[in-house]
Amino acid sequence: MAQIRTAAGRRVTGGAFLLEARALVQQFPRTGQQPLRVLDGIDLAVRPGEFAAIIGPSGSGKSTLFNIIAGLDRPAGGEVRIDGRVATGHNELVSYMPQKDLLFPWRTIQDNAALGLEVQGVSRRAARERVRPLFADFGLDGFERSYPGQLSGGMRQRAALLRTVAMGRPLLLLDEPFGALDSLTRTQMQLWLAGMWQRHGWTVLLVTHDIREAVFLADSVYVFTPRPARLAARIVVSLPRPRTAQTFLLPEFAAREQEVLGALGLPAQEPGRSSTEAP
Ligand SMILES: Nc1ncnc2c1ncn2[C@@H]1O[C@H](COP(=O)(O)OP(=O)(O)OP(=O)(O)O)[C@@H](O)[C@H]1O
Repeated sequence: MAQIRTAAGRRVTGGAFLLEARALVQQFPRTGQQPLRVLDGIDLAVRPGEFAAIIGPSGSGKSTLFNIIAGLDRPAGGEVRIDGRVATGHNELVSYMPQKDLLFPWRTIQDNAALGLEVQGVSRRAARERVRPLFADFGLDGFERSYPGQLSGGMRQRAALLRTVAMGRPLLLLDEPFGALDSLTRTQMQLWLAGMWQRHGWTVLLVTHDIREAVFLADSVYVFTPRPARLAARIVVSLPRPRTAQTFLLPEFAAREQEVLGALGLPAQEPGRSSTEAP
């Protein structure tokens, strides 16, 4: 198969799916009890350049799934394929921004951003050179030498995302990147991320509790049942791109939101009311 270069610069084979999960099962041992089954046969298929979102109740197993895809944990059953190859451990094509991707308060923003590359063995100087051109796009120009405590919440999340993207890996796993932000900042970040995705051609798998966020950003939304997680629905969102503040006003936007609510087993909302978090 021909090799193609992703926006992030890595070579992938150009198969139909960059990420596939097939019949994924995970369970954790419990003393004196049956193991806790968390994932119960999850199937996912994400195309190169696709924005996919996962939404599901708290504790349903979304972070567990990310830990498996990122190679931090092994599944009890099923398999993950990345770029067509069965993934069993740390994968050079995956960059993971966990729920609590804390910046080190004693490092400047540029040194926080460079950290992922340094861990990969790039010298601090070379890593700084690599991350510097990204600062403007991430709205952090002029803050390279600031410390995390001097930045707003939204800026800190953009810095953490910059660190993830700077790894130059084609598949980004984002676990509730905006969960802790106030609603106005979160909306601004969603608009910004939609623009960045459009420009950079990333492949993204996003976990969120925010139905509005999932529908606004994604091409497809995977809805999980409560634990043990199964797939309640895969909802295709064919809202026009680029997505902007106007997107929120489209009738199809409201229709897809209602569809996700329905798949989560939640009552439909009156038109015009802003939505909502998965429980
Ligand atoms: N290493 C582990 N050992 C034992 N149990 C675990 C482990 N990791 C996760 N769990 C359990 O698996 C379940 C799913 O956890 P997980 O963090 O994946 O859920 P989640 O859907 O990401 O939740 P949230 O939306 O609240 O972040 C929880 O009941 C959790 O306690």
